[in-house]
Amino acid sequence: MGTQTTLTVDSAARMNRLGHALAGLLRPGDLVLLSGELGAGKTTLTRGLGEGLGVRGAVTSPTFVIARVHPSLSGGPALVHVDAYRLGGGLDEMEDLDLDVSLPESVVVVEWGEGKVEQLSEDRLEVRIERALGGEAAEDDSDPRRVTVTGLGVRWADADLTGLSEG
Ligand SMILES: Nc1ncnc2c1ncn2[C@@H]1O[C@H](COP(=O)(O)OP(=O)(O)OP(=O)(O)O)[C@@H](O)[C@H]1O
Ligand SMILES: [Mg+2]
Repeated sequence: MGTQTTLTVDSAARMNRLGHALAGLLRPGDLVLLSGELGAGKTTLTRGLGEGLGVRGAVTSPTFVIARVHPSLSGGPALVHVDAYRLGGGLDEMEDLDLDVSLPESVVVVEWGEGKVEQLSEDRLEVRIERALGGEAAEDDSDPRRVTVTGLGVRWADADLTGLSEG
């Protein structure tokens, strides 16, 4: 059971704005899984999400680390940004990372190599990003993505995702 919405996101700037909108839905303890091929826009979305949460530090690709903690600047939840490509054994391994943060008090965003994260929270928001044009070049500079947001578990059962398509 879940709730789902699909939107078309025309530009990186709009992807950033979608991150802001998503941040408005998130609470401490939430898990967000981002899937999509290389360069799909997972980090771009996470950057907007971090801005929306009001956390310290710009979100970048976590190249040399498995996870990066961005503490809140405003007493809200920290953002824990995880690169699942480097997380071999699934989310359980996160307990062993010795992050200086409480996961139940944080928002955890995982850039997810599909099938890499085996043990998942039942309550999670899955965001799937796909190139909307396949291999074709756009006529203008836009490079649209199709974004499908799915809320799973009781946490998201009654959530209203329709607001994500505005703005
Ligand atoms: N509609 C769009 N949405 C998101 N990003 C876009 C869009 N159009 C163009 N871009 C560009 O595509 C790139 C997306 O890169 P990003 O690092 O966010 O992808 P990623 O999914 O995190 O990749 P990786 O798998 O390497 O982590 C950026 O350079 C961004 O400016
Ligand atoms: Mg990335």
